[in-house]
Amino acid sequence: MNADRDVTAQLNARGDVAVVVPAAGAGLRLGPGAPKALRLLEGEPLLVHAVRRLAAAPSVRMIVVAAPRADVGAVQALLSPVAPVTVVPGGAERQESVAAALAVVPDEVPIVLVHDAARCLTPPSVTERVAAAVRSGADAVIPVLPVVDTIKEVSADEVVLGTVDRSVLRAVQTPQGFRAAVLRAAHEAAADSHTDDAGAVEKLGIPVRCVPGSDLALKITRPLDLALATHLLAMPDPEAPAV
Ligand SMILES: Nc1ccn([C@@H]2O[C@H](COP(=O)(O)OP(=O)(O)OP(=O)(O)O)[C@@H](O)[C@H]2O)c(=O)n1
Ligand SMILES: C[C@](O)(CO)[C@H](O)COP(=O)(O)O
Repeated sequence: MNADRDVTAQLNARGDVAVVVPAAGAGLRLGPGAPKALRLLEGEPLLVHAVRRLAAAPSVRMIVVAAPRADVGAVQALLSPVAPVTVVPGGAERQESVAAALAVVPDEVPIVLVHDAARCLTPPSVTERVAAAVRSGADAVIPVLPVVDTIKEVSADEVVLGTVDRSVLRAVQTPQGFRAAVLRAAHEAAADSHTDDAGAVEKLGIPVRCVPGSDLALKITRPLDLALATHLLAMPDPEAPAV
């Protein structure tokens, strides 16, 4: 499907959120194989799991996926039965993939979330929480978890320099949410690389608000994460409304 035409596809016409999904990474830490977003978890690509959960969030109006350049057509075909999505070619770095997808989000969408395909089990409740925090006035919002390990600062030769106060540290997840104009300004201003989009916003001096993340939003990075995700897949969203 043509990307310009497809960008008008809407999930929920009343939603006010576009989600940009960087999915173009190789997944080197997962070991040899297909690009990470296309690796299988219980028979379905990680990207399918991720998009299905995003599409289930009522706030989401549109989803734009940045796929590996060679796989754009295949990803469009893969996702069409799951949800209406726009697929664009990603870049060599995560932030280039985010920028490529952000470029096709129409100006009239007020809130943009950036969500790693690799965090494919993130429940819709987290997406809704992040979107709600932006809607209620925050320029930038990140889902976080407390740090559970003791953290040491070390020298280049692995000698401990000290113990960091973990009570002021947070492990950061996605989706990260932004007022659309703020995310665009941060990406345009970003002179050097950043590992997450909130990092680029911080460099503009704009406050970034934290909301609770989820254990289900783990990033599949190493083979152990994939094994863990296989078990987590059977777990219900603990925040889903009871039926
Ligand atoms: N050039 C890139 C690199 C990463 N990503 C995406 O950014 C997210 C977070 O990246 P990470 O989990 O670190 O994935 P990889 O870069 O693929 O992992 P690795 O460093 O092990 O190769 C993933 O959904 C990944 O597909 C992307 O869209 N474009
Ligand atoms: C954006 C991110 O998911 C926040 O934790 C993470 O930084 C992306 O992974 P990377 O390994 O830093 O590319």
